[in-house]
Amino acid sequence: MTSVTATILDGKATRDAIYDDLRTRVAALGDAGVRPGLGTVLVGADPGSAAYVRGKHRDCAKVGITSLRRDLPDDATQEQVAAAIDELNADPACHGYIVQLPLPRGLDTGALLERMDPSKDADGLHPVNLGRLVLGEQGPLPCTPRGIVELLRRYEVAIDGAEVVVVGRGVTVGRPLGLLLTRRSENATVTLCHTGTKDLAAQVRRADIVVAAAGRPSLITADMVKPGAAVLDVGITRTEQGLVGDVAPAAREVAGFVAPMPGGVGPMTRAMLLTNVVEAAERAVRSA
Ligand SMILES: Nc1nc2c(c(=O)[nH]1)N[C@@H](CN(C=O)c1ccc(C(=O)N[C@@H](CCC(=O)O)C(=O)O)cc1)CN2
Ligand SMILES: [Mg+2]
Repeated sequence: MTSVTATILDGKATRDAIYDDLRTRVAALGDAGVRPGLGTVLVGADPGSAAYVRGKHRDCAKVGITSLRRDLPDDATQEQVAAAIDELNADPACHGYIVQLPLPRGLDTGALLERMDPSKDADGLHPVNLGRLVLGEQGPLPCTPRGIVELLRRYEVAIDGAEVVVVGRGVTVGRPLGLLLTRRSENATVTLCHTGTKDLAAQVRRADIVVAAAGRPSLITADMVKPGAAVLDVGITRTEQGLVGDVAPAAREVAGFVAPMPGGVGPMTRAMLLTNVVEAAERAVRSA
């Protein structure tokens, strides 16, 4: 039995507050004659990916964003997926869209992401937008990293000057999060670790903020956490017992702040996606 003493970084409550704000902004866009639209490209029938896409469209309905779905079969060719991307690039009702990852084996993910119109990239994963992040230029930010920063800010977890250890080097979370947190506006010191890091425990033990995004159940144990640290669990592994995160439950007894899985960073990912779409629609109105 574990006793939770940490402050919970509640992603669902924070998402709901963000959606309240987005509803107001969507209404203002409506007054200007624009209804924001989010497109999704889903290839195949992976249950996890299908559930995430359904969740994104359910959330669109909650805030008044139009949903544009392109669902393709598991055996869709590169050309068929490219055609769906071309359609969304050309569709004026679509202000932003995503290609749900991972794509089935055999498809060239890099080529498909690069085919997207960078100004409609709601995930911030187009090479141009990742390049803008490296250069410190304005652009859509990847949703999970943006959600993590937003969650920390709303709970007033100190980022400026913090030692952050990110565990996971994936392109949707770990790598862009390192870039985001080391901007002057965040000013954290980031160590980007991964499952091949020697003495991961020693790295994690130094951290004021730990972000676990490696997809390895219970990779972060209680003995690795500095007392009072903020621990954000981003890993999701599907097991026969259900979904498990990268952080062992006992680590919550040591941490000062915990973003649990589920209910922490995941809901923020969706909230930031919808925020990116509303921002794209607002840009479209300003430049009309
Ligand atoms: N194109 C993209 N593909 C993927 C991304 C992404 O940001 N863009 N991230 C993940 C999947 N993802 C969104 O697409 C995502 C994952 C998890 C959650 C979430 O709310 N999780 C719940 C728990 C898990 C569950 O219920 O299944 C939570 O943490 O509370 C939202 C979005 C990979 N692909
Ligand atoms: Mg996530």
